[in-house]
Amino acid sequence: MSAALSSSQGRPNWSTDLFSTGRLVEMNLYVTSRPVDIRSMAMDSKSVVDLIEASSGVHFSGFHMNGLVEQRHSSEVEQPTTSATENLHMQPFVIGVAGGAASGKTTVCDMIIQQLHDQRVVLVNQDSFYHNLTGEELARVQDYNFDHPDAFDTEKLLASMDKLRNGKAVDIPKYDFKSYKNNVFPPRRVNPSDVIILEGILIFHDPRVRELMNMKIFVDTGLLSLDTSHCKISSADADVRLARRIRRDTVEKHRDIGAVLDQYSKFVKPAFDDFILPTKKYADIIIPRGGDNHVAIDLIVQHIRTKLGQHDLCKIYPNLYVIQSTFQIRGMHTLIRDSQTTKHDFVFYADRLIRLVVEHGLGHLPFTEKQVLTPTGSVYTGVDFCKRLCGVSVIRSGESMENALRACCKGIKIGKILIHREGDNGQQLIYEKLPQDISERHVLLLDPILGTGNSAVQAISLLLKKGVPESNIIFLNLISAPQGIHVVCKSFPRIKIVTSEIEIGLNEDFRVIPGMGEFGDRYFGTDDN
Ligand SMILES: Nc1nc2c(ncn2[C@@H]2O[C@H](COP(=O)(O)OP(=O)(O)OP(=O)(O)O)[C@@H](O)[C@H]2O)c(=O)[nH]1
Ligand SMILES: O=P(O)(O)OC[C@H]1O[C@H](OP(=O)(O)OP(=O)(O)O)[C@H](O)[C@@H]1O
Ligand SMILES: O=c1cc[nH]c(=O)[nH]1
Repeated sequence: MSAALSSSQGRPNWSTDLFSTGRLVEMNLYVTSRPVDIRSMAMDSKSVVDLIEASSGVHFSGFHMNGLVEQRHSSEVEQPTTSATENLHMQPFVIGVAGGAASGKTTVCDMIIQQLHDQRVVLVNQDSFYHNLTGEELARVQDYNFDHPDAFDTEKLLASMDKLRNGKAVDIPKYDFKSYKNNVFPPRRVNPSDVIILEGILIFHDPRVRELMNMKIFVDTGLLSLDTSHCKISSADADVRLARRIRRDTVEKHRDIGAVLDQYSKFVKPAFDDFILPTKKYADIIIPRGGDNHVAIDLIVQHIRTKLGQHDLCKIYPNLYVIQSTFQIRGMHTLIRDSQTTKHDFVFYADRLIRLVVEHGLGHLPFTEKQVLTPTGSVYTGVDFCKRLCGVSVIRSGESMENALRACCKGIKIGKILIHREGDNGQQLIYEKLPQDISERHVLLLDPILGTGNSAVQAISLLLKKGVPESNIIFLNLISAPQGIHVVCKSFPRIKIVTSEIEIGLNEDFRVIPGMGEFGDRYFGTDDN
């Protein structure tokens, strides 16, 4: 694998695009980010395919990247299917809520659920997955460590989550804290939902469970020590949790106070220090004061709402932008996708859409503040356009986007790349002519179709080789297949993709479906019709 390939392993840190750390401190909400760079991991293209397949659920065959070809046969992996991408569409937003016992996790979860009232939300408690105690363990229940990771049937939890994520209902046991059994009450039928909240003291302990989560919240009770890097906790936190625990266990669970205190010093406190607190580092967000922290909960709910309103792939890849659809935009898509549309109309409506994508893409360039004096003598505070940019079109279809870019950016330089597709045998770079100082520019990469992502990977790899920083590239296209999005976003997590619609998938000929056929032929009039 070439050194150009980088990706963040597992799920991206969703919260960091919404919150800036500086503001969070003021709001008592702490955000951590842990990008994992796989550039240093010597990976071949097969490993990359495996990584992408594992995280996306989409299988690739005949996958090519950076000139390396790894042919994967249908006997090894499934052909790309629409059902794989449809499944991806249904993926729920999974929130993990961890924290010490009696830290306020339930309150936080309840508040999130209440505030998301018009969403389908289910709460899954780690408690439901306590192992049934054996007779021997029951006889010496005071010696049983309910705060140890081994107390939970994590395999069962994973199996239940797998079903829910695949759109199937599951029966989740109801644990009886009096009899220490999970089969006293009938199980709870949980239906697949938009949001799943996984709550429990050790819900961040197993990496496989953490991997399922799109957002990880750690609830702290008391005043948080400023030294969050070392996860130091003030004694106030432990005191509050102990006081709450005593009240809850004696009043609600009718337990003897002596037994509660015994269990606390023998198991609860050491397990907090040894197993729970060390998982705080995995949290995206740390909420001090638990359910009392309304600001933090409001922000979390806002963030979840934003993510739920987006296409599922935008939830996974924060740098993927789909322009806001309107009936006008749907109408333009309807026309350009219709196989009966004349060449004249195809070009007209494709141009209209391209212009929208280009304008949207320009909106992602950095800007500086600028004040001007209006004819009324007033000051208008606005912005100055970003300087030092250029376009790069992928010949030939990408050239259809040049006019729109020129119409928006007077005198913009436009480079060209020609990539030749050799059947199913990989992409080859044939020609390139780029501005000499391209490494100092923001690059708007133009190609109306993102299919397998092979062409885009070739084009982006070339730009990186020329010294363009990944974060300076904005890839503009009209339609994107999920397979291409996965490949590009996983390989180049810092580039931005702006598209007008995300497609269902690819057919067996690697053409986008529903798609619009051969874009270049239809736009430039070289098709048979
Ligand atoms: N509509 C729009 N125009 C922009 C934006 N950013 C830059 N432009 C315009 O694009 C044009 C080209 O950008 P420049 O940075 O001036 O040109 P350049 O490519 O650096 O050219 P040289 O000075 O020859 O190196 C200018 O007219 C900019 O005002 C934008 O975000 N939106
Ligand atoms: O993501 P991929 O699977 O690589 O497919 C996308 C490529 O296919 C199209 O070009 P095409 O090869 O049809 O050539 P053309 O533009 O010359 O018609 C499109 O313009 C992209 O460059
Ligand atoms: O569907 C597709 C895929 C690649 N290129 C196209 O023009 N159409």
